[in-house]
Amino acid sequence: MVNYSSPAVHISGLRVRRGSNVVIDGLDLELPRGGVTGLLGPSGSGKTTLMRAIVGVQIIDAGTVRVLGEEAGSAGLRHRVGYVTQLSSVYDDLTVRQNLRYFARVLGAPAADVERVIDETDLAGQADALAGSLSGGQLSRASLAAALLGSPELLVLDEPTVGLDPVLRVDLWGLFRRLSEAGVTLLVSSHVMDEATRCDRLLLMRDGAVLADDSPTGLMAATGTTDAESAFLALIRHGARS
Ligand SMILES: Nc1ncnc2c1ncn2[C@@H]1O[C@H](COP(=O)(O)OP(=O)(O)OP(=O)(O)O)[C@@H](O)[C@H]1O
Repeated sequence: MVNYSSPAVHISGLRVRRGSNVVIDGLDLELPRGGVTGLLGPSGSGKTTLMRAIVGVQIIDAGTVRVLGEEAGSAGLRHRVGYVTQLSSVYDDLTVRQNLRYFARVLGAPAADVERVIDETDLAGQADALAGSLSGGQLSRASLAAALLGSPELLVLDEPTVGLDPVLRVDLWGLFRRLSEAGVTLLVSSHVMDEATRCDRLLLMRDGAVLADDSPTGLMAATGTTDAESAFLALIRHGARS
């Protein structure tokens, strides 16, 4: 039975080393269920590392990462967590539909999910096209479609809008909002600060630490700014002074 009283993610004392670098050192974080949380921060600040820890593909040095009430990466979470990395996860030499049928079988997701996710990601027109022939925006949506198989409760999306034109970015954020309204919890990373206002909540990361965890309006009010970029800069300056 799904336990909706547990947070989507609960992290305590997380420490991660990648190569010889300690990337995250003693991070505590709680992500409630529901809504769209934006994970923002400059390149190299640790967003991907944090997401990898949440989906359970990152070896951690210390701490605990609990996801939907279970240990991150546990078998019970296979259907419950969807993850889209920055690299396309589909096979170029298969069509969109063939890719999705394949992933549905691997995941043990219902066969009917294939048409559902094609519909949700607006890929009906490209369903029989080879993935290798898709545009960047279509390819992003195909990877997202694969992550939606099995109806995950938590979707972790690593820079899903990178390289997309403004129209496609708006379309994708519309899809994230629809998924959120259907009850999915989304964690979406970006280093495009203007995407921040589309989120319900923002986590601002720098050097492996969360500098702020607030709503966009709360963050701007707290920093006396009017946009996320200025808020972020104000927080960095504040951090540098204290
Ligand atoms: N495989 C690796 N080996 C060693 N160091 C790594 C490895 N992967 C990442 N790092 C380092 O870990 C730190 C955090 O990287 P991470 O990819 O989590 O940042 P990010 O915020 O997601 O960056 P971006 O926005 O560019 O994707 C960086 O300093 C990076 O150089």
